Amino acid sequence: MNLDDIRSDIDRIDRQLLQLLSDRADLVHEVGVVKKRDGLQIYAPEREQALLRKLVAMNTGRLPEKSILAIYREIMSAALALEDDLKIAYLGPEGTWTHQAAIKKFGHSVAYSAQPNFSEVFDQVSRRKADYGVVPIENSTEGAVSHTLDLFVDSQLQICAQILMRIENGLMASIPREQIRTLYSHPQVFGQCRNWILRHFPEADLVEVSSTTRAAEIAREKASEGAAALGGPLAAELNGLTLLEECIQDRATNTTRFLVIGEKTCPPTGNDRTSLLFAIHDRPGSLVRALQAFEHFDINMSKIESRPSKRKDWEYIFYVDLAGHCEDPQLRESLEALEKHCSLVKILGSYPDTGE
Ligand SMILES: O=C(O)C(=O)C[C@]1(C(=O)O)C=C[C@@H](O)C=C1
Repeated sequence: MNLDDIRSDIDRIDRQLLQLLSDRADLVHEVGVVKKRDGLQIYAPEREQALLRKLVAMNTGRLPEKSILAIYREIMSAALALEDDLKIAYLGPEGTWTHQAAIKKFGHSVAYSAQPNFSEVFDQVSRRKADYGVVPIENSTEGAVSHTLDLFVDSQLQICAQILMRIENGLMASIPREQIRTLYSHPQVFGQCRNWILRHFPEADLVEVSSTTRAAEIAREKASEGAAALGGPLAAELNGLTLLEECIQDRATNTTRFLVIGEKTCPPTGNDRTSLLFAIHDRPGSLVRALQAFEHFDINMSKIESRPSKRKDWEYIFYVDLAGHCEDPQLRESLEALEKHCSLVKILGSYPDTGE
């Protein structure tokens, strides 16, 4: 076969693909009409999860799983945009890791709205100026993002999905390495690169800023003062900076877990995670008894954090993640048992326990 023949076969298949995609779009439009009529959520993470799992299992061709997932991410992104003018709020400016996580989840067809801090992301969704928000919750090297945890206390928003994203930070500047005097970045990124900084820039001043993209902007603006930034390659590219060194995080597998927040949580998928917060009575053994509620019903607790309650000194709020969905009978029973030992229990949401 010659190249022209192969290409004309590809053209024929593309025509068929386009026709099939248009047919799919017609059906998606109908789904949108039904959802609006019945007051259902446009974004359906449980359906996306089931669809992706089925497609990956069905695939017997040459395309790797990663490519199937990427292609379908964009097909479903187009679908979301057809069903409604979806807007996703994230910690900006453009190019932050949170922005990249949001795109990983919602694709390129929906609208995005950059916010200056995490509270604004919550606020935009609460005031319905955005449909969903994306916020980081924890990093595998540096741990919890405490500000996000704190925001859940007074918010009515629910978690509806999670995004796992490998974070590979780099050193970026528009000046040579020898001229660097000050490093700018988000505090989480400084924590993820602590050993590298001590080894390579023990004398540098570290300045915390609101995001990695903001750090890159400052590295561009203050180059003559010896400024450089730590962050992702997209932030470097958007600010015309050179990546002087890549993958500087202390652990190669450095991963951040982000949450999608919205008005409603997600229905069960069979592989779910539930996040909640609770406060205990100030009595001996309260915490042990609270946690025994999970053990008693054979519920696996994958994480626990504590934060000051900010209402009374030395009073804490505990955040836990459990395997299962809050509609599962066993998990429901364990939550009823938990309530007996707590002055406050608040379910933050149940959502698919996957990174896709
Ligand atoms: O099935 C739905 O609920 C749809 O809205 C369609 C669709 C899709 O393209 O398959 C799009 C977005 C949803 O998040 C899930 C699935």
